Amino acid sequence: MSHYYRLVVSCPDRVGIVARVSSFIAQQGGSITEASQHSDLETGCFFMRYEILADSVGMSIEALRVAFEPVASEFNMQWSLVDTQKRRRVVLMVSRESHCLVDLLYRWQAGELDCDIVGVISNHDDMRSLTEWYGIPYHHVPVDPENKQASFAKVQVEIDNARADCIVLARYMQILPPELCTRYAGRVINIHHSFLPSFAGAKPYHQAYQRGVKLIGATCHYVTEELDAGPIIEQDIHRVSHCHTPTDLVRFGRDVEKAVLARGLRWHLEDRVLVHGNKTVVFS
Ligand SMILES: Nc1nc2c(c(=O)[nH]1)N[C@@H](CN(C=O)c1ccc(C(=O)N[C@@H](CCC(=O)O)C(=O)O)cc1)CN2
Repeated sequence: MSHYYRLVVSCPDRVGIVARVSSFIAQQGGSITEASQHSDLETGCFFMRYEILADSVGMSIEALRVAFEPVASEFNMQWSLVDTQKRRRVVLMVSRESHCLVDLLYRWQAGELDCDIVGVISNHDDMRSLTEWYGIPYHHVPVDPENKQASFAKVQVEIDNARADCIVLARYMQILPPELCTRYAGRVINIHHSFLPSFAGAKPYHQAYQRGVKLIGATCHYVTEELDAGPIIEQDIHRVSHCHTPTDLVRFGRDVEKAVLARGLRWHLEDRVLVHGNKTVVFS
């Protein structure tokens, strides 16, 4: 697999950003293999994502960061410059529904997800054998309804011991406390089993069935303190009818959830998702 340096930028929009950044890269001998940009005319914000062949740049990524700093300052940029060879460390969290966990583990082993899955945390022990078959550490952290603070303190210990860059709630059915939402802001991804903002919260398929909807869906979003209200990364839908039962909706929904979560995680790992307020810019 080729080796890239990946530059992601957000800054106040003005003329000359693309010219300045692309000429900077050219001055370093850099070959840009992928370039994406977006101007949000409503907010006056500019977003950019460049992939640069690492071997084309005659310096280390540390040196390139130092060299880019004056350009970033000139345009008041928020930016990151990463080496794609440095794989992200991902922790998965699950409860009793296995389909998203199984799907992500398969895709990871098949090489679809460029990351290291370094642990699975669950409030139940059901997924231990499946996880350990993949050679991944499993951490059973029950959630005590009478002392959730202590339970989630243990979750935090496991996440930090794993040195996780990203945490994926793969149908983890506990609400993360504000402390964890703050600590891991922008790094926790959830799959909600409805087409948000419809049917947030628990049992969305049963809510959808009672409402008589003709479309169900799934939403991959960043986790925030407010339940199922974080910036949306990816969504998809499936058509249903009056013939279908709640069990049918759950079965159809599982396929949508798996696909949506996998796309959302892959885009996050590839730095294709830029958060802008409570929305996202996705360079998919
Ligand atoms: N802080 C956040 N935590 C979580 C979010 C989020 O957006 N912010 N998303 C949920 C996922 N979720 C739906 O996708 C969800 C999970 C759990 C519940 C819920 O009511 N849980 C109950 C306990 C249920 C049980 O014990 O089986 C609770 O936590 O009291 C609603 C929606 C993941 N976490």
